[in-house]
Amino acid sequence: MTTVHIEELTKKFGGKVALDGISLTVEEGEIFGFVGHNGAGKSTFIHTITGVLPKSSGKITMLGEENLDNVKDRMGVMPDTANLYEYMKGVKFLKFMGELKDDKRTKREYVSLMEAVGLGAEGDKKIKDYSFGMRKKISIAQALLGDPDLIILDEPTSGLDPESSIKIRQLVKQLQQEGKTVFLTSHNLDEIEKISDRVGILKEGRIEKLGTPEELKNEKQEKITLAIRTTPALEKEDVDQMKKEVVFLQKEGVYTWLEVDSERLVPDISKAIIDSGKQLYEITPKKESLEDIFINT
Ligand SMILES: Nc1ncnc2c1ncn2[C@@H]1O[C@H](COP(=O)(O)OP(=O)(O)OP(=O)(O)O)[C@@H](O)[C@H]1O
Repeated sequence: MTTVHIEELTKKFGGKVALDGISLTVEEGEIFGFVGHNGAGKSTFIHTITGVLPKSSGKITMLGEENLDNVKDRMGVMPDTANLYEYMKGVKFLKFMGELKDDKRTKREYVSLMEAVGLGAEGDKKIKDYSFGMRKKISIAQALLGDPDLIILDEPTSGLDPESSIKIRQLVKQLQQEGKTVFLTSHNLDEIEKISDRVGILKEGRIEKLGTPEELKNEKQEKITLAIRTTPALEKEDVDQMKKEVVFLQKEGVYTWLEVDSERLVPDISKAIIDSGKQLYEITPKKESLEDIFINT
């Protein structure tokens, strides 16, 4: 079943086009990640698909419903700016918000939820004394109240320390195992790559690229750089004698860098090196990271 179905969604603020005809589907049980630079439109997209902001045009269908009021209680949202009750203690706050959402958890289970987001020891502290990261974590916990089918998290790990980010990633994976659909955003491609089944790269309100992390990498995989270590070092003249598809890039220290269209050329290159009498120690393909794709988009 399709959980999120968006067609040609446009959002304008006066003359400024923040979302420019976005079409996207997210399937039930999928973890979908949106990445984009500051101002790309990630938060506006979340605000619009959750009904916080009115759309300018397009069609939004969430959990099979065009009328978002009918499915609001099946969505859990962690917004970019959290609205927390500063003078409430952490667990009390969750319990209070949970009761508003008809959450059936026991006191003990609210404590477990705090533990799941990495706030196990902070439940009795007032929210006003929470750090930025702790506020983020309790906002994530708040998005899980009421057992929603679709969980939408705006930058859940930005500003968290690595250990906390890992914990949140584990939690998101566990939510998926429970059958939930998760839509999240991040600036951090590394994060998105580790966690998402599919990724959309958002730029100036448009989806520039869409696919699995692997697909996005392969799409840009026209050229592969090889770092080759031999003794003596491989010179440009040696490379010029190889197949014409093998291009000399540069020599740097003990490495010579070549560019090829495909890894299929690696056996030919190693044979040519061995036949020339040089000692071959290493051929390392340098595949483009998702980060590089993002930067080049
Ligand atoms: N209420 C608003 N009024 C006018 N312009 C807005 C409003 N909200 C967002 N924008 C503009 O819409 C564009 C998209 O902003 P948005 O906050 O959605 O980006 P973002 O990808 O979430 O960025 P960030 O990572 O910085 O949060 C930006 O150019 C922003 O200035």
